[in-house]
Amino acid sequence: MAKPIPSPLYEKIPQKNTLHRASDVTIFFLLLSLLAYRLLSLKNNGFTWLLAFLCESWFTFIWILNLSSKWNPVSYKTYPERLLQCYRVDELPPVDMFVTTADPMLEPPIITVNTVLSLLAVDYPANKLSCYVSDDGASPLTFFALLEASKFAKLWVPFCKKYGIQPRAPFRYFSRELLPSHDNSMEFLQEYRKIKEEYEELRRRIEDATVKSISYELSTADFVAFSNIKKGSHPTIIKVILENKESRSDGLPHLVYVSREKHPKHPHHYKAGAMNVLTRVSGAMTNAPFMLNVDCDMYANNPQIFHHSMCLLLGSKNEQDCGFVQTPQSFYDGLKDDPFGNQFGVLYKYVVSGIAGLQGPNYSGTGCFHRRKVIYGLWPDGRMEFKGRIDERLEKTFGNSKEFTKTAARILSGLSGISDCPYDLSNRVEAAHQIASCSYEYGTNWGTKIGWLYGTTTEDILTGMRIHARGWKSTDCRPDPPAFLGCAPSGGPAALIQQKRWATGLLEVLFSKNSPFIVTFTAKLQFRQCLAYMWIISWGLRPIPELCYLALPAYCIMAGSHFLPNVQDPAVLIPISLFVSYNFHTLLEYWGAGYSIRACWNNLRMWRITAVTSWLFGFLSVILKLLGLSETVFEVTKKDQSTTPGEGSDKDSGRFTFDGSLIFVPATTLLLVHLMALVTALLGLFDLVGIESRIGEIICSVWVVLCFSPFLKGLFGKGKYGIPKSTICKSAALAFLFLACTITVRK
Ligand SMILES: O=c1ccn([C@@H]2O[C@H](COP(=O)(O)OP(=O)(O)O[C@H]3O[C@H](CO)[C@@H](O)[C@H](O)[C@H]3O)[C@@H](O)[C@H]2O)c(=O)[nH]1
Ligand SMILES: [Mn+2]
Repeated sequence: MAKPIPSPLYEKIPQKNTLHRASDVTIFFLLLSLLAYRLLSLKNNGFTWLLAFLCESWFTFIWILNLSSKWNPVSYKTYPERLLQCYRVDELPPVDMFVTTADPMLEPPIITVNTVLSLLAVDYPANKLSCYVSDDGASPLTFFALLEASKFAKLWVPFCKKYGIQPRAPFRYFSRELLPSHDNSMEFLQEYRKIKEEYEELRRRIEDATVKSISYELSTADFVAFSNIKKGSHPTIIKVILENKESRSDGLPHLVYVSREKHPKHPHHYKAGAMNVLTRVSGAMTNAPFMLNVDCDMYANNPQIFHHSMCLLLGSKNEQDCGFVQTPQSFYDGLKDDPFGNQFGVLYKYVVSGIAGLQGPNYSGTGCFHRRKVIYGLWPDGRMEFKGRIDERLEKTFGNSKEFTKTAARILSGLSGISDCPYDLSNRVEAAHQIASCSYEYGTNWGTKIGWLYGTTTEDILTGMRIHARGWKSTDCRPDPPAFLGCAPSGGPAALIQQKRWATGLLEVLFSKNSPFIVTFTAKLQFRQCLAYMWIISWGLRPIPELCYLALPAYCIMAGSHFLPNVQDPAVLIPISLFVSYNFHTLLEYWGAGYSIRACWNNLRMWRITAVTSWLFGFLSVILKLLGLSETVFEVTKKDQSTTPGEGSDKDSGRFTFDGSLIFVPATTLLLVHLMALVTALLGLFDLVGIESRIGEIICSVWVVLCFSPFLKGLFGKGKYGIPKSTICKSAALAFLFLACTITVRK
């Protein structure tokens, strides 16, 4: 038994945010005044006034969501050293670790290998850990890479533990100069050099295999399962790569490769499907009470992270307070000044900390420790997702594998592990095969009530929300150094496609029976948590009002109307102060989070760009789905392979890049429309009333052009830095159509 807890393993600390609250509230009142002013003067103004009013009402609604989400921020402080005063090492609970990868081209195996190595080497008893890698690409290359990595791990893990190496992803560790303060004894240096060479060798072998694929023979016993594999149609492959047979705490964790069965006739539900297979396979093989999942690029950067999260999972007085522990998504080698606005530092500092003060942070798909029973659909009060006797219902809920349901029953009754201990992992592979088959889930509750939920490309938001809806809370864990680090997409296309998928997935949640408002009424999602989810989900709805509002100034200039009060009207002070205070407020936030002014500007700009590219296309693809015209797909984000020092830091890496995708058309059109409007205004082409009366609209138009400056540069750029001619032609045609419409209205 664990010793009584002498002092708490963690503290929940409310954060002071008076200044931010004040500025949030000021903006809120300015928004309300603007709306009131518009309403009062609606009669005397035309269509543009009404449109502006509608858009601003939406922005106010979003602001309320934002205000509520950020109002009560908290942080958690964990005390890992106390954990070991309360628990003996052999009393620490086991954890099953999941890594997902889907495509060896977009996700180079060396990246996955580094993530796996970092997990195998964490500071936690090795006999309590098992690492399961799901390979949705069924790639012999990925398997080869893992096999080679497992040999290297035998050197790497003891080396890391002996010298307290950080971080434990070799590509990161070896990309730095040796710290002078480090133990630089002869013995260390010798080992260091040897292991560095070994890592280089590993990297070379994987690279060679990538280009030549002769490093492994598909006819050999290890690889024969991969011969005749067709993408999207193949049987299950499960291989135990490492097994800690003697259950030694200083050995290596188990390492298991899983490629689930795929068949074109059976939907595989992308990452959610992969996670459910991992849940079941690990359930049948090791059945740890806790599960960690990371994306293939998210290596463990803080070797103590398991201790930190155990402080939260084991230290909460009431289990209900911690259904899962979420660490922030942080990135390594972030581009200077966050040119693509996807490092999310500010989002985590203010919004996620705020949500942490409500029911807890949302599950963000990676870097998360779940209680297994929570994933199995248990409610905090012990209720199940099904009624009736457990043994009768287990099969209906979890499927017809005896081996698996036995272990699920243990979890639901508060036990863990598998009953026949000690066990031989290899003996359980057969059972694991059955539960990784593509027909296993039919007629069960996987993906609908238990496990990772289906029907959206943001399975993380949906799955996390359902957990909150059962009344569980979650906790936020931000140790120093950061727990996990991954790679953020760089380049226009990759960054925009990722955001498009998010917008699509979020709207799929909104339009499903699991919409936050519905689960607030039907289940235990707290009202303000629901507002927080709505704040996130609103990303998918924003393109419409944003696009209208962004087009308004240009329309007004060309159509000879206006959407802002006249400069002589004192009411013009309302939009001016709103504009100034909003930008000042944003600056304050970025400054507070340690970002530069440039990064703040880049983010402001990217929000506009994302709205009329990614989110707009996400919105359209969900409309098509609702009309039954197409299905949504999970497009995997390309991970950059800068696994050697120096690479990836090329001087153009922050520049916006383009390709022939339609996603660039609306933003290019918008830019062209504004350029036309500014030209007409400057030349006084259509103007009957003179430029002064529309100075507000003109300033707004210039602002929009500035926001879209990456596209302005793209009009003149070459190669991948230029917008393709075909895109420019399409956009120009649309822009002229817009012009024609405004002129017709004018007449
Ligand atoms: O069919 C698939 C598609 C994807 N993946 C894996 O899913 C993970 C996330 O994919 P990625 O392309 O990196 O997407 P991101 O947009 O970077 O992922 C974020 O957004 C996703 C959806 O919201 C979450 O699942 C992720 O955890 C979160 O990091 C990767 O490990 C993939 O290998 C699969 O296993 N099978
Ligand atoms: Mn990713």
